[in-house]
Amino acid sequence: MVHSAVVWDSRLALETTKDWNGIEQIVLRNSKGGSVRVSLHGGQVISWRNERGEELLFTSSKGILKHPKAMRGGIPICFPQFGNCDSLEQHGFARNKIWAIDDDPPPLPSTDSNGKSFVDLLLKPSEEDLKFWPHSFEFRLRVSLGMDGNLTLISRVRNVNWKPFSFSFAYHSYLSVSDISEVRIEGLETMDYFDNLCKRERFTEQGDAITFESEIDRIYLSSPNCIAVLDHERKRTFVLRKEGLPDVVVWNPWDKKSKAMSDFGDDEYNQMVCVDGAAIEKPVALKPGEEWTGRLEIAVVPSSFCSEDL
Ligand SMILES: O=P(O)(O)OC[C@H]1O[C@H](O)[C@H](O)[C@@H](O)[C@@H]1O
Repeated sequence: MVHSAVVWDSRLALETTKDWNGIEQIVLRNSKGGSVRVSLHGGQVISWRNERGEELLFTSSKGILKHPKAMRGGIPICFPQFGNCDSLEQHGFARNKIWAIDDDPPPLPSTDSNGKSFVDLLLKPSEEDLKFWPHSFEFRLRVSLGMDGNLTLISRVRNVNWKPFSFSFAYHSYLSVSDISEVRIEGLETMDYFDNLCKRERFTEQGDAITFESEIDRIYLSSPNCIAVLDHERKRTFVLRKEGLPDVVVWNPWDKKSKAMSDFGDDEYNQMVCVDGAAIEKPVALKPGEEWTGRLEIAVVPSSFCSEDL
């Protein structure tokens, strides 16, 4: 069901539309003019705009959603794996499935509802999915837009099987930036990381911040729960706060790799950076009946925001 804050007319707060494949999209709005667009394809947030109508997430100009492939950009949900570790498709099947609107989700704390516009989605495995990943689960996703313009994603995965299973997970968040050379990520100093460009070898971050001069594809392990992505040119900072998500993926494909990807526009690698809240190094293990929650909140603040405020 789609909900909105009682403080203003709920009929204005949401809208459902269909994309060119006939797949439903839900638009959440707040009273200040901010909006979030969510596709039932993958439960993927495909747009997040501030009160001035500026897009905060990157989507590739060539990344038109061609069902069943996820759109390049927004926030694809990587589940039940991140990467391509076993026989499952890269980053798991959740991003390529059609999710349902969940009319009767189990309650969340009132702080996750009050003053927010939100939608609850649900994914259950199909017979086909069970052939590749034989575990019955219910995946509930709440996407919400606060009055402050913050975007929050809350994932709840429940084991409804009779045997345990484990999975890895990421909110693969494509943040829109002015120019990748203007970007600096703070909060990951001294952290260990797996370098996907060096066969997942483990290294320790030496710099006092991450900056970009070539492709970066890393998984920072057991990182702090607050990360800042500073965009000097736009004079704004994305602040990511995460819970239940120990790891952080940082990815920019740079020139050569993005050119090899048919759904990346020329030089568009410049305009994005993926900074994901994730659970990868230690897969989440669930016994029958158990539930896991992974929460990511993204705020945008002026660049005068100081990393010591983290
Ligand atoms: O092309 P995709 O399957 O969406 O993956 C895009 C990227 O996702 C992650 O960041 C991986 O670490 C990268 O190695 C991969 O290239």
